[in-house]
Amino acid sequence: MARLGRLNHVGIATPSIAEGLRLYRDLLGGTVSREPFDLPAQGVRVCFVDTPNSQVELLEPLGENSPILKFLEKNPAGGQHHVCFEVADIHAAKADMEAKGCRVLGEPRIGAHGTPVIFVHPKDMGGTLIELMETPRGDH
Ligand SMILES: CC[C@@H](C(=O)O)C(=O)SCCNC(=O)CCNC(=O)[C@H](O)C(C)(C)COP(=O)(O)OP(=O)(O)OC[C@H]1O[C@@H](n2cnc3c(N)ncnc32)[C@H](O)[C@@H]1OP(=O)(O)O
Ligand SMILES: [Co+2]
Repeated sequence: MARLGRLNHVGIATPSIAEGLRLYRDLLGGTVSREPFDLPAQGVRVCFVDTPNSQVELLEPLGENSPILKFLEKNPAGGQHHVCFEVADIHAAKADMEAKGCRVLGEPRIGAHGTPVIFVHPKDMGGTLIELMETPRGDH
């Protein structure tokens, strides 16, 4: 069962991580916990800004097949792209969501926190793209 766990992060797509940092670090006062790094397997460049109880994940497109390119075409200034919740077991969560009729986008892949993630189609989730992420070991 995909029992909803902790809100891990809110994904914000941006044409430029530098611009995202201007907003979330410089204007809002967030703390950068991970400097920008490339995640070629996911087609994004990523940077994390911490809040006291969660994280903002800044996402810039990486490569011509980046999954956030279309979103940025429709939203050129960027915007909220997905919400990520933790689950105990990613394979159980995938099977559960599919059994409930939701489209899971591909197989589990290693995400920015080093544990497997899946995405559930926004059209099956009331218009919000949902990322489910297996809780890192030791955080249970
Ligand atoms: C850093 C790594 C990792 C982590 O560890 O945290 C990440 O977060 S990676 C984040 C980026 N990766 C992904 O988003 C992978 C999953 N996404 C996809 O498979 C696709 O992007 C998509 C969600 C299936 C959308 O497909 P796409 O081809 O890009 O766009 P369409 O225009 O065909 O979209 C269809 C439909 O859905 C609406 N849509 C698209 N994206 C979103 C969104 N982020 N939030 C809400 N709605 C979205 C889009 O507007 C279309 O609707 P209509 O216009 O009504 O047809
Ligand atoms: Co994410």
